[in-house]
Order: sequence, then C-alpha cells, then structure tokens
Amino acid sequence: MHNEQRDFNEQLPSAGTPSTGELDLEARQALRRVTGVASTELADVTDAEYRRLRLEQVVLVGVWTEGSAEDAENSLAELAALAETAGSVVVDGLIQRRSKPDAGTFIGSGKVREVKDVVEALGADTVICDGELSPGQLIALEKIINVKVVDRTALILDIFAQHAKSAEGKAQVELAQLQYLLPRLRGWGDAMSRQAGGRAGSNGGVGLRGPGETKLETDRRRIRNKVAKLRRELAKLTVTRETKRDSRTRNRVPAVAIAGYTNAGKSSLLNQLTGAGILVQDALFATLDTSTRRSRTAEGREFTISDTVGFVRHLPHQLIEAFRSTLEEVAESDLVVHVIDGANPDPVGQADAVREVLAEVGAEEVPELLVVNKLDAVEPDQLLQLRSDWPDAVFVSARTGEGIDKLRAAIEQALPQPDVSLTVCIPYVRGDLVSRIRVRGEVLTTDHRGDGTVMTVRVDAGLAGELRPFVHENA
Ligand SMILES: Nc1nc2c(ncn2[C@@H]2O[C@H](COP(=O)(O)OP(=O)(O)OP(=O)(O)O)[C@@H](O)[C@H]2O)c(=O)[nH]1
Ligand SMILES: [Mg+2]
Repeated sequence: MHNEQRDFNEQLPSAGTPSTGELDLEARQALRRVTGVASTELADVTDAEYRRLRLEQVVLVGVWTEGSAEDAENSLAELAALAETAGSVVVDGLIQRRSKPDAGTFIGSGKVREVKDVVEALGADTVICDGELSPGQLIALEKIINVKVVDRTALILDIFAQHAKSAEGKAQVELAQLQYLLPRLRGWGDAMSRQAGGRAGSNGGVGLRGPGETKLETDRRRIRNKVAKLRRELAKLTVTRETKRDSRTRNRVPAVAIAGYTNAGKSSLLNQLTGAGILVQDALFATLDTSTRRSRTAEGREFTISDTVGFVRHLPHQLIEAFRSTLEEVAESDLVVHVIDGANPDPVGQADAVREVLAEVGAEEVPELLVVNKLDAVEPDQLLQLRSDWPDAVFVSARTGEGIDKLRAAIEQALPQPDVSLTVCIPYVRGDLVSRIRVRGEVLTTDHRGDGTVMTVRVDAGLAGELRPFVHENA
C-alpha cells in the first residue's frame, strides 16, 4: 500500500513549491509522466492514478447487451480505432453476450479467465474494456488478469490529452482527467480507517492536516485544489470567448457551426468551403480546438463558419462538462452543419449519438443542415438507403469536391435572411455604411444624387436600426 501511494505522490508537485505558470505546466506533465509502468507487474499498476496510458499490445473486451451482433462488432471496431489513435496495437478483441455487465468484473468471471489466457498467450500488456467501469471492477479485473486494465473513458481522455493544443483545450482535458481520477484513487479501505482514527483521536486539533492524515487524503485534497484552480482559469477564458462572441452578435454576422461524429470529415469540409488549411487526419479527435473562418455568400453577405471537436458514442461526461463552453458555441450558432460519414457502417447510429450530445449542450433548437460526406466512398446500396433515410440531406465528398457547391448554396439558404426592406440616402462621407450594407444585406437599386447615394436595400433588423437616421422619406 505504501509503495503504491508513494508512486502517485511523486507525480504531483510538492505542496510547498511556489505557484507559477511554469509549475502548472510542470504539474500537468508530471501527472502524465509514465513512471514505473514500463513493466506490467501488478505492484506498479494497481494504484489507479491517472497515468498516461502506455498501451502497446492491447486486448479489447466488450459486453454485448442489446442490439444486433453487428452493432456489438461496430462498437468494438470503434474501440479498436480509438486504441490505435492512442498509439497501441490491438492484438485481439473479445465480446461477451450478457444481459448486463457483471457488477464485479464487467464480463462474467469465467470469461475473465479466458481473457487472462488470451493475454498470456499473446503477450499483451493491457486490456481495454468497452465501457465506463467502476474502480472496483477495474481492480478486480487487474487482480485476476494481472495486466493493466483500463476503460473506454480513460482511453478517450488519453487521446484528448495527446491532442490538446491550446491553453484552453489543455486545461479542459486536464480538468476532465482529474475528475475521472478523483473517485479512482485507490486504497479506500485501510486508508479510510486510518484516517478515521486520526481525525477522531488526538490528531484533530490545530494541525488537522498533520501526520494523521493519509497520503490518499493529501492526494485527494491536492487534486481538488487543482480542479478548483482549473475551473477558475477556464472561467476567465470563457469570459474572453463571450466578449468575442458578443461583438460578433452585435455585428450580427451569422455563425455556422460544423458538428458531427469524430472522423466524419468536418475539418476537410471546412477546408473545402474556405481553404482554411486545418489539420485533417485519419485519426479520431484530430481536432480539439474550434477554429473559425469568415466566409461570404454569393451575394457577398458575410458569415462565420467554425470547425468543432468531434463526438463519439458514450463521450465521457467529464469531457462534455469540461468542454461545455466550447460546445455552447454550437448552441449559439445560427446553423449547425451536421456532417455524417456516409461510408461508416453505422451512419444512423453515429448521427443519433451526435444529436444526443447536441441536445445535452442545448443545441437541439438550432436549425440543422444534414450533410452526408465521403460520397466517393459510399457503397451504392448504402447510398440508396441513406438517400431514403435523409431525403433532405446534402450529399458531398470533401475529398473530390463533389456536391460542395450545392452545400454552399444550402448553407446560404439556411442562414438568417435579411428581411427588412428600406430605402436610404447615405451621405458620401459614410462609405463605411455602404460597405456594411453590401456585406450584411442586399442592395437592390442604387442612385447617386447630390446629397448622397440613394439605395433600396434589404438588411437584418440590427443594421436596419443603424440605418434609421438615413431612411429616405420621399422614396
Ligand atoms: N474518402 C473520403 N475520405 C474523406 C472525405 N472527407 C474526409 N475524409 C477522410 O476522413 C478522415 C477524417 O477527416 P477529418 O476532416 O480530419 O475529419 P474530422 O471530422 O475533422 O475528424 P476529427 O477532427 O478527428 O473529429 C481523413 O482521413 C480524411 O482524409 C471524403 O469525402 N471522402
Ligand atoms: Mg477535425
């Protein structure tokens, strides 16, 4: 027990070190450093501090509780893609059919022995379970199988940690990791009883945090402090983001958000639409930071279009929570372009998963434009099926560019339309207003006169308000 605790403690900054930005970085890296997990000896792996998962040869284990065999296989195939994205080699995958996961060991105890045999035969060093397991289940499995056991949630958190780039993204991921970690710090049993002795006894005085306190309690307290600090940092970043968004709202530039399942081709589409040059990868969660580009409709009206983090089935709730401010941007956009990978075996299931997350962040009211992507790679039968499932969807290939013009037109159509018609006389010194009208609205007629330009225009309500002083009385 002592050894296990010591390991974890070494990975946190010591309490007395001055708090600087540098330390934060150090703390973050320290938390993820791999210490003592090179071997798969149980002694090294049973304390469940959040380690950077060093997954090499992995065996996947799933429980098939509902749906068809195909659904279960798709789910495991997705887990395999996640594991590969995290940098591991999948050596085997096993699914057990059960009415529900076993409370103690996730899969049935008989099956655990089989997994152990497979792990030994293949020389695997990690087992990844397709679900979110309780700390107890993870411990029980590790005890029997004798290698590291992690769950889907930890795997996704790890990929996010590897891919986070911006300060905000990193802070969001770290917050999610720590919240995942908190209930998983081990050693409850005897730690708590020692603790109780300390508290209730002579040690409960001034130095409450004295020698009677267990390592575990210290670790927990440090993590809680860190969580509070991250929350404060993120709150500040959220304010900045909101200020930006407010100024955009004031200017009433319509906002389009590209959302969808991970690897659906969201970044590829944004690149096609705007030449944005965003990283495209055949990897899950390649994009974690939203990037926004400006674009114009055929008539020259301006709008913004943003790429967002992809979704996945059973997206860890810690991540949804941590990425809430990012995801809320989707909720506040004027249009969600929901990109679907038409070549995936289960596009409908993926679309449902995306809509679930959208609803959870309050984006279900935003008009949705369905886009089926990867048209170049969809099998003819599946294409027929998709066209009948989603008759209103736009079918495109971000790779070949097919359908992109149609998509652009559909986006323009779905944007809020300028719907206030006015005749205005703009003095020649207010060229700025004329260009704003061109950017945000439509100019129907123009007539240059002595006192200025007389125009009949169609604009949004906000701009109409600004133009009120220039409304031409005897038009
Ligand atoms: N065949 C085909 N492949 C495509 C198409 N669009 C994108 N891809 C591929 O799909 C993979 C994922 O593309 P991305 O644009 O990175 O997808 P994303 O939705 O941004 O993914 P994440 O950011 O990881 O969630 C890449 O390998 C792309 O080359 C397409 O129209 N056809
Ligand atoms: Mg992307």
